[in-house]
Amino acid sequence: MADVEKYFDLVNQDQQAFIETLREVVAIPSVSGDAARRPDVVRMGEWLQARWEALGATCKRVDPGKQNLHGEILDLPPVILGQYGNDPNKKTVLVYGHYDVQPALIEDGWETDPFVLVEKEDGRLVGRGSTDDKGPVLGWLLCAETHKKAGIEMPVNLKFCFEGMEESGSEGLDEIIVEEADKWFKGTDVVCISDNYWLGKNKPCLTHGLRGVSYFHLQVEGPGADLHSGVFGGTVHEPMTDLVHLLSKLVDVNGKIQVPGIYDQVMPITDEEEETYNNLEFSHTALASDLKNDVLIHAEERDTLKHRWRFPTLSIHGVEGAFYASGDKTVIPAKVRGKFSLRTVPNMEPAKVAELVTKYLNDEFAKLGSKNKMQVIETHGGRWWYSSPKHPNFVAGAKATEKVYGVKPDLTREGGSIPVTLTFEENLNVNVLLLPMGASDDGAHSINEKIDKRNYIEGIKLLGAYLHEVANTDLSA
Ligand SMILES: NCC(=O)N[C@@H](Cc1c[nH]cn1)C(=O)O
Ligand SMILES: [Zn+2]
Ligand SMILES: [Zn+2]
Repeated sequence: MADVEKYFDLVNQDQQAFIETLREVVAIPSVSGDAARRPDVVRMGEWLQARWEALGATCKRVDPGKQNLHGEILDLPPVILGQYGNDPNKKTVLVYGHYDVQPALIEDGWETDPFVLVEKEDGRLVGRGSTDDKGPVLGWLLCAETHKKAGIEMPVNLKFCFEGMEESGSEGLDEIIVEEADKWFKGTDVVCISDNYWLGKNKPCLTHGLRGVSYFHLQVEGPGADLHSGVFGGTVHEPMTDLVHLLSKLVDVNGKIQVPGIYDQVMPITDEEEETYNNLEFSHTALASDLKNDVLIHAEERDTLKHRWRFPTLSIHGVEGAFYASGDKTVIPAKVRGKFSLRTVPNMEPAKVAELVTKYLNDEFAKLGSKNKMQVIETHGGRWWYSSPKHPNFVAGAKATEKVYGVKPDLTREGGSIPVTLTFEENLNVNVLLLPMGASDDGAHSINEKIDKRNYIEGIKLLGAYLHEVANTDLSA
């Protein structure tokens, strides 16, 4: 029996143990955006390092420094670099993933505790981080552990880079990649990242593009303290009123960004690109059903995909400092911060985006004649990534997918952002493949996040099959 078949067999046998490992890591609430959870983020990084070291990997913990989170100075969680195998006759694959997760509170609407993995009868494994990105990060580890257990030689040398700040702008990571490009990462032949999703629920895909993200805080401050609206309403400039007005100017209800000049940098669509939207397994009916309500803006599937993949979008996320609890508090908040972000596409530049957004908001604020103070702060700006899917690294990914799922994968781009993808590509001068494990309805960042047992188990096979394919692929072609 071929090595990869033996590997698949053992994966099948160990399914329940793999689910238990996922349960163990979901229970570590490694929320990078919450200062109180920072020790848990660190604990999660240490868990990974310990498990890889127990397997025999050489690891290096890099502490990226400090972070100022709303005035609180925090240690950034460690970046765990690793090397598993160092055979000069084998190819070297670098894998990246993140062990931090988005915030999750039961009051957000979760059916069960987000940090307790629940195995549902329909095969869903529900828990924060199950699909984004703990399932895939475990996939690489379980793949290597299973090879060892089965006595199968790893087909490639594996290098890894796992960070704990991806959900909060990957602070500190770019500098580490630049610094380690000729050191720890030296000898890397190709990079593979498993941190995105299929286009639908049934057909796997390979991904060759990501949008960038430019995140802004729009702060309006007025009186020195919150005020009684009965006493002061109508007599002072209210920060919340100014803010709501400004936020309403950013994007229209059909998603068109109102910031002048923002579309000028967007690459026009070519005939060749237009063709890539043909024959993809993607349907509005399925999407509307996943969304629980049909709230789709566009009539055609290809337009939905274009607005997810290749046009910029602007989303308003929340307001810090505003009254939000239940009850009827009659307050005038003294200082509020609106949060919004733009997803950026070829050929938008984060600096130009920040310049246009800031100028526009300053102009709009000036029109209000308000005596409040307004400030636009760009909190992070990550760049988009676009790559040709013709590279042999993608051929290896496609062959592995066919071996595991029996179908040719779709080629997709992704609306989300993993800014370090471009940093790896530029600094290591190698091809990067995005090889997703989860499905479109996994609910990453949302309530009741899940990964299907099928995707988790077949995904562990997929990552292993990919490494075997890379070993047999001429990467220079
Ligand atoms: N799975 C990738 C992902 O979810 N990336 C985040 C990255 C991000 C940027 N700022 C905050 N988070 C995304 O939202 O796309
Ligand atoms: Zn992710
Ligand atoms: Zn995420």
